[in-house]
Amino acid sequence: MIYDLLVYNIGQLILPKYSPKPLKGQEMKVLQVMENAAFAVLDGKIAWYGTDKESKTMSAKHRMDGGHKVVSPGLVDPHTHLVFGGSREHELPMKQAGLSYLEILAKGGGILSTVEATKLATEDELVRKASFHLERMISYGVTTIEAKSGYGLERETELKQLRVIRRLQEKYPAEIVSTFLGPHAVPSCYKGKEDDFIDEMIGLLKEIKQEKLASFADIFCETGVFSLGQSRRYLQKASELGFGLKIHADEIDPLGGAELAVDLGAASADHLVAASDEGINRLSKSDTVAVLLPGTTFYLGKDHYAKARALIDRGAAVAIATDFNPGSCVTENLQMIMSLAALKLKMTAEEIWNAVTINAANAIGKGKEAGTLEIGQQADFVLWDVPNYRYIPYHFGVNHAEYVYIGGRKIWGRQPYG
Ligand SMILES: N=CN[C@@H](CCC(=O)O)C(=O)O
Ligand SMILES: [Zn+2]
Repeated sequence: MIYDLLVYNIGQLILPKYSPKPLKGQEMKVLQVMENAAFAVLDGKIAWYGTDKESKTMSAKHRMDGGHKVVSPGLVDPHTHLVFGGSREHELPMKQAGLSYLEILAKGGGILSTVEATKLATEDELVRKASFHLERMISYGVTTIEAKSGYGLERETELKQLRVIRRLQEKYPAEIVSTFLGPHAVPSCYKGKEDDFIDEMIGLLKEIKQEKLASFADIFCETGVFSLGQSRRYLQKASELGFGLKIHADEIDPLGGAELAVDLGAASADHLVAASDEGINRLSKSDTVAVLLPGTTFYLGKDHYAKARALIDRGAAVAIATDFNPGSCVTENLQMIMSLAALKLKMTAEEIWNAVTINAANAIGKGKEAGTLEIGQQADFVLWDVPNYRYIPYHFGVNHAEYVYIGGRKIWGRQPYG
């Protein structure tokens, strides 16, 4: 057998457990790490892995020295708002003056200001802008990404965002999972008529399904945005139409979004900073993934983070994500989020790696394809320039990726100095 690529002399090969269901509680504490390892790629897929010693007798068209460093599956970012117009640096002084996220939104800023900029941008402009951010995400080792609409709040701009996501999927080898987040904020003309707006968004779901423009439907269930009842009505309809479900739940106030996610069998409940004890217990007994976004808590300048320890210790499945967006978390760097998960969520290194690989994949319906390095799976992997897997959460704010491969092809590499 002559393989296409053999990667040898790997100090640590990270092999999260293959599981089409998310890893829960104690299972998250286990991470298989093979020391002195090697693996081979054929036709873009993982064809073999074993010890470095075994690899010496094997034949391959290309051989790559792992430099005794760390190799992991490509990371999965399961919550991003990748496509938007403009930026919101002008809101930073308002935040510094003490205005809260919801106060800025109520003044017509926040999400609503990005909605204006997204309406004004052409589809080509949005593709160019999102490409810039997507390439940066890939450079940080992310090979599977969820991307939401939600900066249109009306048919034309929502569909424009979803078409941009489709064009990105055609342009890049990274896997992009598309989510319709039409009910992301209440447009000013619908203030006091939120139910009518929900009806309009429900109307859009059918068209999006027919055009295959999104796999998931999502809603921002929050005080001053959409109520629990409105969220239930929208998500139930989305489920009937065959969408997977996601919910921005209990981010600021404990409205019961976590419980609703479990009731409806959602793939994920995201944020959960204010989730109630009951919400945590319900999630712990379910397969709904708690997608935690510590970068957002950090960027909003809050002291209280989602209760990752309670979730994991009571048996829930936890993933982490950037929540990349122009307002509440402006970073494409999932490695930085891994550090925040260690420092602020008190997650162990093993839990963190499971949270950015197999559990993140399961949060977006990709548990069979992404987040692991099983024989026969697409060879999406990262060579990390670090001495061991614990090093990445420890050394924060920089990019540790040396090479990023998708389907066995190098798509990003660090440029050497000079
Ligand atoms: N919380 C609601 N939506 C986004 C923020 C979007 C924005 O501020 O533009 C989030 O997940 O954090
Ligand atoms: Zn979000």
